[in-house]
Amino acid sequence: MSSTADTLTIDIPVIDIAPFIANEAGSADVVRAVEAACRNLGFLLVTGHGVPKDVTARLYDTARAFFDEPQEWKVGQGRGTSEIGGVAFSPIADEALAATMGLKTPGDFKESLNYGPRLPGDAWPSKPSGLESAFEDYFSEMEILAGHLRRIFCSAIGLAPDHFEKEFVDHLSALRVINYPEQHVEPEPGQLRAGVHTDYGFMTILRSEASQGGLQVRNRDGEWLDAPSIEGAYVINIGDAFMRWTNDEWVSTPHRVANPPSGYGGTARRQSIPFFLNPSKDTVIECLPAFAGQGAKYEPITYGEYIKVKTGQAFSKG
Ligand SMILES: O=C(O)CCC(=O)C(=O)O
Ligand SMILES: [Fe+2]
Repeated sequence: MSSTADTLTIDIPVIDIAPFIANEAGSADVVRAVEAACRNLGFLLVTGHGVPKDVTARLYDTARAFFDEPQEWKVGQGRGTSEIGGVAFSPIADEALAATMGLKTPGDFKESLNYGPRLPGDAWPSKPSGLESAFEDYFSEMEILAGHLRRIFCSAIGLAPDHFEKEFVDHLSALRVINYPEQHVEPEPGQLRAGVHTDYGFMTILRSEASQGGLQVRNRDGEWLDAPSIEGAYVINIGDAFMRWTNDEWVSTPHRVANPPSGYGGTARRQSIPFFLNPSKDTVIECLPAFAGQGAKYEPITYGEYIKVKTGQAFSKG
């Protein structure tokens, strides 16, 4: 389970979206390629996205400096829920993502910093300097990229390009930097870096990192596949809310982060940066007419109601 040796590396499509962003010839090919990937696997890699390297590097580096601080200091940081737009720190084993799939496992072997302009957090730590602005600047870049991707989705489905925009005026998106520490002791039975789960929202834009013990994706046949990590490319995956909007035709695929194989423990630190693109609280998730041919599979639900159930499961201590 923890080894990557028994899994295959998938052919996740790598799609250059620059022609779509620039509205050039080739735009329609981008849309078709994205649609095919979202229907088949629910995962793709994008290049030509326009996110500046230095904004990404600054967030990666400042967050790393935070994670390098002693545990005793870190656990006192970002633990409240008092400030909207503050930061929240989640220490090792705080969250067990597999609980969202009804599985009982030890907490995930990871720690994370979490931020969203409309999400609760606490005061930003006094060090490292520049942490808050690094999060804000990267968040703004993700909003721009998410806008391009939403328009690609609309184009694929035959919707007006701005179809979803009103749902994202007050969006509840979350930016998270995750540190998967070196594993000097064997993890507990059933403990992974991140347990199997699907993401909850519209889509996730992930800055992955190649390492021993990385992202794995379960395809529609139930096989676990190692997701490739390409420097400078973003991994995009569909979330549950969008899967419901499409009546399950676009797939929110289960994924997990494997442990490094024994022996790699001390050299296998990994840091990833997911941006969870979530609609506003009152957005009604309801089968889109284009997918309603055989009847809607799910009752409409607001995003606020859906997310409450999922986060309650992931952080429950029962
Ligand atoms: O770290 C990764 O590569 C993926 C993390 C993830 O799937 C999540 O936090 O939802
Ligand atoms: Fe995920």
